Amino acid sequence: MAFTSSHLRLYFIMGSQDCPDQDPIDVLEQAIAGGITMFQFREKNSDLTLSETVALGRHLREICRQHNIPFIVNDRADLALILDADGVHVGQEDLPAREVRRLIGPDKILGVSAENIAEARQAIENGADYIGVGPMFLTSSKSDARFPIYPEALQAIREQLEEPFPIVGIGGITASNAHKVMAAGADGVAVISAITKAEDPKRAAEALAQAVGSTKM
Ligand SMILES: C=C1C=NC(C(F)(F)F)=NC1=N
Ligand SMILES: [Mg+2]
Repeated sequence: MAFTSSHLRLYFIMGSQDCPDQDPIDVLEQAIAGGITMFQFREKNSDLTLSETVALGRHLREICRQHNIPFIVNDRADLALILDADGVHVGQEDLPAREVRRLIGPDKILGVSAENIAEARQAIENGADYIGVGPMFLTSSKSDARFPIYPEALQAIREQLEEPFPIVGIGGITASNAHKVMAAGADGVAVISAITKAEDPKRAAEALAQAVGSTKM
């Protein structure tokens, strides 16, 4: 899958732990219908076994393939290869980005979390295709999230990078604050609960796509 920064516009992240009362498969289908542009499968503190994780991943992977949506796996490069994912996302305490790039090869998408310009530069140096910057605001989806760094931190990275580079903001983003992340220079927003906790995930994705789209840079 050829990656461009436009894929980051509405980046939906979900695992079974985010859908205690619904079927993750239904939620993904509704999110795609609502206009998400990229998907990350992120099993975290999940009560699925690894074999159940592979089975769910295969199903979600096929749905993304049908709709030509990039399918990214969080943390686990082995799971990404097993699922023939389009890429992997790793944080600063996960498998080293340089090693993951060597494992997945040059044609898969590599995303890396960054909180500041040093981590951003390091990620680019290690072969990242995009960086995820956050947490933008208080988040309920990441139990070990650090303090919010707010859109100003994303703007500082954007201003210090020598070249344009794909940046997605993440952390507590909703349809009402997404414009702040875009105005700070993000190519898009990554969300979990804004969609998984919505009464109507399709409508929630549409509202987010509208909020992001309305602040075209
Ligand atoms: C911790 C994370 C930070 N950023 C991102 C993304 F939005 F994809 F960049 N995904 C994560 N799992
Ligand atoms: Mg991680």
